[in-house]
Amino acid sequence: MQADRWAPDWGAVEMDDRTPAPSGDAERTRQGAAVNAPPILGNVPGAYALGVFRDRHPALVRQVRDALPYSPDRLEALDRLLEEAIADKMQPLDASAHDFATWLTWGRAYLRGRWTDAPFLWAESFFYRRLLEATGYFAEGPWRGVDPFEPFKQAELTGSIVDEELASMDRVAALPQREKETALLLASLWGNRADLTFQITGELGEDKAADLVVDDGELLWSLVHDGPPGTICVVADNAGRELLPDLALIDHLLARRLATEVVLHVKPQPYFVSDATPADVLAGLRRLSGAPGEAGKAGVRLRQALRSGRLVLRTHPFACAPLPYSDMPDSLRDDFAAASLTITKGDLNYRRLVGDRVWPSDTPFEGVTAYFPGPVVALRTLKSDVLVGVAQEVSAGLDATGERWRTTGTRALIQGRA
Ligand SMILES: O=P(O)(O)OC[C@@]1(O)O[C@H](CO)[C@@H](O)[C@@H]1O
Repeated sequence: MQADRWAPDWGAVEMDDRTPAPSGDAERTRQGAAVNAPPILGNVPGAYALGVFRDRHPALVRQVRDALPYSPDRLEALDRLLEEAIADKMQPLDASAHDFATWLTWGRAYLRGRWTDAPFLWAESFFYRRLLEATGYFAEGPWRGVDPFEPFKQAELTGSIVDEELASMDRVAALPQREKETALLLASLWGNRADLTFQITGELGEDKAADLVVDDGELLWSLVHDGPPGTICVVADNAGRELLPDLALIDHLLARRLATEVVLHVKPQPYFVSDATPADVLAGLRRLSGAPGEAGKAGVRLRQALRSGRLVLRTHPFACAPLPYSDMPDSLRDDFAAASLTITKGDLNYRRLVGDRVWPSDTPFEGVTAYFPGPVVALRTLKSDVLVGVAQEVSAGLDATGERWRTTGTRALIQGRA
């Protein structure tokens, strides 16, 4: 096996050594795909990404500041980050950070520049790393390991909406097999709208459009049902109201022996506010197993599946890297290569799967994911501009409605390839 390429140990690196940022790998690995779409940036007037940097990041720092009783040094660090976000001026991590050199490797050309001039995926990811630095998540001291987003996640998980959603599992369990599977899949898909980053600025669209812009649901179930059961990887996105239906789907795959094992990939550290970590999986399982009816039974089965090794939790560090999956290290690639199906959840995973680039919407999904080492299906509500595999007439028709259908989570897709 080759050494991992994504975080080489370059040792001490001078800040003014401006070698190019890692942008070439995607081009090298995507055989046959259009390879010249530029990365999405935040410095385009009116662009969705610009709003994320201008509005959402400052609002988030303020909310994090107020959510926990941080000590004066932490409050000062958060205030400095807030100033940076407002001034659109990025600073590197402190040189003592354990991953200082890694971030230089990933993008020294962007550091000390403007947040909005760096690729959107890169800069957002770095912002979340800087937020953890400000709260002292990796530092020695009392705030080490304290999830700054935990109060938000906790509030969501204990809400009464979750009680209703869990109760609906009784109705789903009584459905005939095919309808049950459709219901589980759609619950997992639309669960992706419950994304706390969106709730920060209240940007979620009001109406859930019934139609999907791409629906490869049949393909997904044929990959599950046809052929002997194998390992299924689920690359999770958000905790709470998204993770619960994901767990219900996973329980179905395991309980019906449609998968020999499920590998659930979650983030090793807090990220993008609501992204699921192992602690969030445990909180979700507690919520499930404490519920009455079918939800409770599923929770008990899933806890048992963790003990028996049929449900495996994976926290690969690449999950928080600012890079597309085309740059994934062999240690992660091997996981996906061994799976009979990988299901990726959410908008950010989609951006990383197809590349966060200004693709024409009719760019073939098969082409941009040709590097992926096995069958893959993305479940995503549309919450940022990137989109592939949709005919120009369809995207132009939706554009003509004037609806902000690409970014408000009102539309969704199930998109995959065998
Ligand atoms: O991956 P998720 O949870 O579906 O969505 C995350 C996300 O909507 O949050 C960002 C804004 O902070 C978007 O750019 C991004 O794609």
